[in-house]
Amino acid sequence: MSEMTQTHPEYNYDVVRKFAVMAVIWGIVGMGVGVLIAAQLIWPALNFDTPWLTFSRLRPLHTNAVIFAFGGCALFATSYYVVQRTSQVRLFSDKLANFTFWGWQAIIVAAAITLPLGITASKEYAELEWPIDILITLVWVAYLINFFGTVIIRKVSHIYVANWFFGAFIITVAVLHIGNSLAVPVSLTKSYSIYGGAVDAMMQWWYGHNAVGFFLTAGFLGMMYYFVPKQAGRPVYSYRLSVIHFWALVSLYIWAGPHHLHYTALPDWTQSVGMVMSVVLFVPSWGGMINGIMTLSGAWHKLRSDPVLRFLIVSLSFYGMSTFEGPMMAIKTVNALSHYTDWTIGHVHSGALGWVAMVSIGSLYHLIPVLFNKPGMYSLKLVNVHFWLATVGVVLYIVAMWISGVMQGLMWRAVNADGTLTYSFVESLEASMPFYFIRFLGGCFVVVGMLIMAYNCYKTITSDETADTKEADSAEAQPA
Ligand code: HEM
Ligand code: HEM
Ligand SMILES: [Cu+2]
Repeated sequence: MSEMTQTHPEYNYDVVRKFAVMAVIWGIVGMGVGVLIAAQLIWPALNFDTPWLTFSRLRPLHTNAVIFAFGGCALFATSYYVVQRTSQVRLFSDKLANFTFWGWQAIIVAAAITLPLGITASKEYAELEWPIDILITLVWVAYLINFFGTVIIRKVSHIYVANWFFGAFIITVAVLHIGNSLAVPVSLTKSYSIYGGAVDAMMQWWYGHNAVGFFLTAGFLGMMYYFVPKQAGRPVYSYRLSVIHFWALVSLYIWAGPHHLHYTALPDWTQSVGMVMSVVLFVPSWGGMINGIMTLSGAWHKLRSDPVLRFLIVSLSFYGMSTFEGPMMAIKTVNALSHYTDWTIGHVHSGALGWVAMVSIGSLYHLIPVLFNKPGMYSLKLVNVHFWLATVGVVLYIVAMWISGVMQGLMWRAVNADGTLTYSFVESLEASMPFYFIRFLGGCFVVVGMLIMAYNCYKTITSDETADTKEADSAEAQPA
């Protein structure tokens, strides 16, 4: 299908614009709270003796804000954009699109109010109480109908691979959310899970791990499969590999959840299944990463001049790093050391900051000028400054956590000849402090980068220049 002979249908860019702008704003808020809780771990007085500013309440606010507000808005924006462009058709329903936008923002605001108040279902990454859970379900079903409705009415015969990943992400998150959130309400703000004991724990980590696999991975792989080829001006390295990547990833992720519950009351065999499936998961993860990075073959020189492409490619290296580290940490003997330590936190952020945030930022830098009909970002130099701030920030964060994590693990298990513990817990905490400071510093780098991004986006959106749409379109390489 040729771009040049095809006249574009009127795409719904309005909803994409709104989600894209909110992704930047929620990114600053969520990462800002990350820096605050990182600071609280060094200077506990920063909770100002106020219940709703304590670490325990702000931590879930951080995770919800970065994953669901920042990551969620980035996913909504890119999936709505990609599904229209690659299907050559306007979104199935503008009304549903608007409902998903306002509904999602309402959920975020409800989370930002209830979590600091201490209202929580106490399930990690699913803390929101049942009335908000119902709203999430409604918004998600509207999203599902709108996305697949658009795929169904598409004007091209094939379904581009990015849409497979976005589609799997949308369906699986619906199943996960409903399955894990089933609860008996006792009041407007309190409910109890219908599952009990070890079953509840297994449901929680079936959800938690697949929230990583589908919310934080599959959806962002959809982003990768569209924006990397687009920004590089090259076709995807291998479509065959992308199909294998897709089926292997979606069929393996589901089994790995028990690696979050090693050495617990969960039956031993389920822990072993989780461990083995996690190790196997390394293969499709790296297959996908290689497919993304190799898309640049023959165009490597573009990395030197294009900071947006650099965001995308470096995000893939962090993806590769975290999906090597994850399978390793899933091995029971390694997990015996890493679990409960900052090593887990380092792993989380090499995935979440290095992969999820950087691939989103790269995609948003590609999107913003297109959505607002501008020839490019206001300042590519500032994009470059952001790139370096983000990269240095993430590296400071994860290296600090690796060191403090392994140190904590070793200190906790060290025993004297007479069998007593060599170190008290407080000694290990004291030893962690310098690394908490380095993490805090890394976080500041990342947030300053985000503020620069916001300024750059503002200047781009409000500039008087407009792109000559026709020229911009015909210069675009595939995918459509
Ligand atoms: C400026 C950037 C960031 C900073 C300074 C930061 C800081 C923190 C801190 C201090 C914690 C608590 C660690 C602990 O309990 O010991 C945390 C947890 C977490 N953060 Fe971030 N964060 C940042 C960005 C992000 C982003 C962009 C994401 C996701 C897209 C993310 C996802 C998470 C998750 C999932 C946890 C919970 C980890 C766990 O329970 O193992 N963070 N973050
Ligand atoms: C092949 C891929 C991966 C495997 C096998 C894997 C495995 C693991 C393991 C074993 C843990 C530690 C569990 C524990 O000791 O409590 C963990 C924690 C975690 N991982 Fe991964 N990981 C993978 C990729 C990723 C990616 C790409 C991300 C983020 C985008 C991510 C996000 C997380 C989070 C948020 C946690 C902390 C959960 C919690 O305790 O709150 N993982 N992962
Ligand atoms: Cu997991």
